[in-house]
Amino acid sequence: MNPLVAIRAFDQSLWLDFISRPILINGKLQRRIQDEALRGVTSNPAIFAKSIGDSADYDSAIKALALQGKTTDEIYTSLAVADVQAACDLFRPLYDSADNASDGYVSLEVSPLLVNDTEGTIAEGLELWRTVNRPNVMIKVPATLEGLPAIRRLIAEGVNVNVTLIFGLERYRLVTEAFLAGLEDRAKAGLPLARIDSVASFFLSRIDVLIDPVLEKIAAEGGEKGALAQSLVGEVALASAKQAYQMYKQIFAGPRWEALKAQGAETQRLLWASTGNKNPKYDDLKYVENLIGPKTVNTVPVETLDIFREKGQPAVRLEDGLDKAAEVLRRLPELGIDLEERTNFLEEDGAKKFKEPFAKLLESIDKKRALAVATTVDEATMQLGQFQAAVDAQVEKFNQQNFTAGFWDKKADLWVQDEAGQHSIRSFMGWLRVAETMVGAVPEIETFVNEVKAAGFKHVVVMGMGGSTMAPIVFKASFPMGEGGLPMSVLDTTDPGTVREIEESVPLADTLFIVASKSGTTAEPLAFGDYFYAKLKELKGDKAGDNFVAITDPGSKFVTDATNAKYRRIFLNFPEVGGRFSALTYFGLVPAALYGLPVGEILERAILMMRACGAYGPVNDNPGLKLGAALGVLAEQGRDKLTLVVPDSLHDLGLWLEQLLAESTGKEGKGILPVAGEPLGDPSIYGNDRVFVYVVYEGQADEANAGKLQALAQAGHPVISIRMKDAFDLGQEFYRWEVATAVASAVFGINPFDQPNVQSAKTATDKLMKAVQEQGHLPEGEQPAASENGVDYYSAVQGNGAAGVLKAFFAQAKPGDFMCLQAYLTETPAVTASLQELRQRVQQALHIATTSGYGPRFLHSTGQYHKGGPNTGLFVQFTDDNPQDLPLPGRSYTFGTFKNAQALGDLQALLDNDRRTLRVHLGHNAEAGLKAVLAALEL
Ligand SMILES: O=C(CO)[C@@H](O)[C@H](O)[C@H](O)[C@H](O)COP(=O)(O)O
Ligand SMILES: O=C[C@H](O)COP(=O)(O)O
Repeated sequence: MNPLVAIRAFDQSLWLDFISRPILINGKLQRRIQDEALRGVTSNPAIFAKSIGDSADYDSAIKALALQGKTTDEIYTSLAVADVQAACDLFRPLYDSADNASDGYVSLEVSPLLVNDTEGTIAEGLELWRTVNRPNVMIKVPATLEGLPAIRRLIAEGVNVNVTLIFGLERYRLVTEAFLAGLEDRAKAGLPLARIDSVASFFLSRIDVLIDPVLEKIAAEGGEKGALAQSLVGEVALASAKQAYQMYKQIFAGPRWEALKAQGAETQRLLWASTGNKNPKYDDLKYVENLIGPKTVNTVPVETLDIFREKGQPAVRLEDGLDKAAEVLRRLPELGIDLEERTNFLEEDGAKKFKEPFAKLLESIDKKRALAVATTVDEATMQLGQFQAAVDAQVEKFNQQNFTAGFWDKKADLWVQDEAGQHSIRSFMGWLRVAETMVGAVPEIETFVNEVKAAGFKHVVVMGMGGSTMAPIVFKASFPMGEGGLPMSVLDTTDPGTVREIEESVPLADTLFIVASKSGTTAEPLAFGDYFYAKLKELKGDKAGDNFVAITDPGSKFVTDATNAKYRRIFLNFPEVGGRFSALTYFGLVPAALYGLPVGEILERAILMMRACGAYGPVNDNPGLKLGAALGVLAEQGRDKLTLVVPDSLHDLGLWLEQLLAESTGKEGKGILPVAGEPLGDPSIYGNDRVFVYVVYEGQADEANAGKLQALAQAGHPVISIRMKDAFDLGQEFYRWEVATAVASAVFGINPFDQPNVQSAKTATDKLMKAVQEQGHLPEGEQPAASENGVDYYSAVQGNGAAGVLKAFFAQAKPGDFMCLQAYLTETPAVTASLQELRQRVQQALHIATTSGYGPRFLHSTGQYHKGGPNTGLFVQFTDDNPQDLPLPGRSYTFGTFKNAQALGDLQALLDNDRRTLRVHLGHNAEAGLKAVLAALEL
């Protein structure tokens, strides 16, 4: 048997004398707990100096915290606390188990600078206890004379305490006294004593390191004393430990102790510390094998633990040779060695051994902090031409209103004047600071990723609609899969062809399915979840839930359902962050981390922008506010079609921006329409309703677009250019655009955080689905205005045949209008190419903006603008017969019927808002049908 496991038979607990973020994240600590019976962790300032100060593992977290304005001390505490919390969570099952034997603890030490400061130690001990906020943390307090009252007080307060830096027996006695007195204080106050655990850390190898050379020197002098000294070399530390153990047995017996025990108290166990051997003449396991005894702990460095695994011989030895141990200690004075005095030196030296590396650690954090705060974000370049004056006036107005501070204070009257609207605004601004919160969640996410990989998963499918999947789509398109990442697919359509495609392309039993829904009530993700859960049930029976993860808001019904279905994990997101503002929360970051991206770095960039968009200073120095003010003013001046020009690799940023801008601003007849995916042309093809936004990677030559944009700027179109260093800057851009969108909404005087018209389409769909459930099919529709080549055309306009209907429909276009293609079809390159051709022909001929989206995805995105924005859209809806339809488990309808109901429901909502619509049913073959439409189109 592995000696690390076998040692448990002797009631000895092995803890690890080390902590670092990589071992928390990469599953190494988890494996030691699971496979090797590891029962706790200790940290100290020197350990953190090594893991944080001597590595780059914490760099992005340091930068992110620095950019939040944290001081060097605060940064250290945040990092240490996050690691300790993550380790506590790994030990939690042991701590909660019936045979915890007072184990499952992670120790965090107070600042070494407080070593002689009682009150400071108490205050920091309580503060760390509250901040870590885990029942299985132990606060480490040095056993100095000043530390003793602090130990008593903390124990009385119910804090678990690891008393550190004990080198001598007399001090050990005082430590146990402080512990007992603390328990008695607590009992007197009528407070419970159960589960207040404490350990007394006796430092061993350092005793031999100090005393051995003295003994060796005397031994070298020869004679009787020399012989005695020689016989004591290497014996003093073990003798001290053995004596301490005898004291422990006496102290925790007898009436005083029994009275406390009767109230549930546990003994303060001895913990052997400094147990890595420092003397090559000794056995590497000297301070491990010889100190095995019941109810003791040994905190062992990584290397020693690994040696013990290979060749450890576990057996109880702690009470072997007790007489000899007593003799060793008794005879030291004969050699002029006052152990008490020497241990005082060790105590002072011990404090120094923590203070020095700690000072170096703070120095190294401070350097990184200074570097981070010196970094600035790239300014957007704005060529606003004739609109500059109006934008300047708006900026001035904002400055007069002290808008920047008001924005951060969530002063909702900056947006709307009605109470309900103001309440909604105040309730949904959690995104402003959520990146900060997520910095602390990075270890949790990365640990989860490692668990998933260790469990053998080979693929991830993220399933959800709109804001719940948009960021994963952007990450996947903008980054190559990260090292060690898992391939990822995103399902955000009820199109049966696409569902089928995903099902056929993934190894089902080894695929992790993430059901992402903020509300937990959206019909599509719940249907996707049910569909794949049924498939996994066929393969894995009761274990199907192992393959499922939920991301949702706390309290949603989905939390209960996912719990009942035994989902592997439920990530609870933030109720105060709306879907389209959730890219930098669990919704975006869990999938990104599974895909192998270093999410800490994405957050770091976001926080850089957050800082630049901070609560102080004029609007002009604030990149988010400035962009928002410009976009708001431009839209009000008729430049409301935000035409996005991006490199291919950032193509899907357009999808994200479409949702953010259109769904936030497209209401009350106002709004900004994002236009993505139109190839850039020369000025002659554009109307006077455009603003061009060019997002490009620094150093990437894009002369063709750059030249065209210059021509457009010269022709009087506003052009805004943003440079990204690399794809990690997506974090920065997410944040910039979230701020800008909220600010543009303030210019319009609307609430950016609701989506009333998305709801109206959902309600119309629900009504149709009710009809399907009652009648078995969707209600019969009206007669087509034309039918040709297997394609049916439905519209309020009349015309002769397909060409006539198309002509009449497009004849309605006026300057400032836009055409919107809505494809409820399986996304294929051929379909996309035909839709693009249609867009280009309409744009060239009619000089109107064109947009295109696959349904039902866009319903959760631009759908809000279509119905709530200005009535300037010409909507062409494409449907087909769903040739590859799929049944939905537990429901009386198929994916295809569900999708058709969504299309019809949205059409109804468009008509209810007097929109101009043309529905084109393409029949059995969508690709051929689209070709027929293009052939019939004369403009
Ligand atoms: O937490 C504890 C003791 O509770 C340990 O981390 C303790 O600080 C370490 O064992 C010692 O500092 C290590 O000492 P050494 O091996 O450097 O002499
Ligand atoms: O953009 C949001 C979509 O409507 C999905 O909402 P959900 O996350 O509540 O499912």
